[in-house]
Amino acid sequence: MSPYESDPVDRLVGAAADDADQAVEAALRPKLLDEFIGQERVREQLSLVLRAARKRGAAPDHVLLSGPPGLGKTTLSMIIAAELNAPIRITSGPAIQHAGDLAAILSSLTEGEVLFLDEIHRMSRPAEEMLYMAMEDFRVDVIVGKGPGATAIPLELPPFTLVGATTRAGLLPPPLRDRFGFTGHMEFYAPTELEKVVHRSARLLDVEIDPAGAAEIAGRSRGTPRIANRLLRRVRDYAQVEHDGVIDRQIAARALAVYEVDERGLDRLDRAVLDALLRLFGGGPVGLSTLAVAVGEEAETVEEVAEPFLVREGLLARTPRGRIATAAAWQHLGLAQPPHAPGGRGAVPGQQALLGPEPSA
Ligand SMILES: Nc1ncnc2c1ncn2[C@@H]1O[C@H](COP(=O)(O)OP(=O)(O)OP(=O)(O)O)[C@@H](O)[C@H]1O
Repeated sequence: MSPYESDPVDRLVGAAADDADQAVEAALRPKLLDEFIGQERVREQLSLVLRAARKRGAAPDHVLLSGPPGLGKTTLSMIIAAELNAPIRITSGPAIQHAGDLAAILSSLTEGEVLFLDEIHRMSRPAEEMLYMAMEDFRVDVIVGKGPGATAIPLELPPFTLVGATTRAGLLPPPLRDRFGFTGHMEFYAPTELEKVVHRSARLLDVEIDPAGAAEIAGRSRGTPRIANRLLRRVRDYAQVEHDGVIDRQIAARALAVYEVDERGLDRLDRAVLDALLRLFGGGPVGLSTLAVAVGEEAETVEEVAEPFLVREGLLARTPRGRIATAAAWQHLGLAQPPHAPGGRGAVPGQQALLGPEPSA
């Protein structure tokens, strides 16, 4: 399972959408490519694909969008449809367990329609095989009957554009991957891009925020617009209840301290893991299960929920000998790094090799 998929939805800094997100996300989604912030390369490439298709008056190639949740894959699929002036049908891999489910959707598509298939890597095998033919020849074979008497009835489909989204492009079977004419890899957003997202959402939510307030929220959003929007809504609550509704740096920092999201976007669990690793185990190396017991969590929770972001931030490293903290981790928790801790001045030779390059932060 992908670490992203195990992110609990009730986590303020989790990237998966919860019900409250879904309720507001429709209103916050950029509608056209020009309004979409960041992801320069994907935007530029996609713009070319769409302009060329419009010029030819034909459906564009199928598009695959890969990357972690909350970065805008669904939003981009809707933008593709809007830019093509085409209707969009939205479904997901787990919702298509039988080839018949997919046949029903495909056969009801209209010409030029965009079919958005989220979590495409989680589709069943028979459905996947049906999709190959549909993507390539705009045709499916519908099997009628069972056993030796079963017959395949070919069904012509109108040309359509499939937009597949996945958090795990590597899991897609090559025959499926190869049938996409364009693949866009979504990257985590830079803080300056997230500031723009926050300003834009604040405008749409009719919330007053100054640049420092937006920067404060952006810096804690883990490179993810969905998290930025969620934190903005929590900060808005705080600003309205405790203040005059206007968000500045101080209000944003105070609000997010109440929600235990620190200035780097770590939450209570992330900090507990780091804290135990540093204070109890001197920066490691320590085994995952020991670390998990120390923070009172399941090993899977530590490994799949807390660690991916700590590793990404260069605060923790997974090594064959166990988990170790980096110099940045000591710095982040405001603790002095003992000389013999991994990565410390007096560390045994070779320890730095285990850590990898020093994080720049
Ligand atoms: N580039 C962007 N500019 C502005 N807002 C964005 C951008 N990307 C995403 N968002 C906002 O972030 C939220 C989440 O985006 P979206 O649902 O498209 O992500 P996703 O990658 O499809 O996530 P999932 O994989 O969980 O479905 C939306 O509310 C959208 O408004």
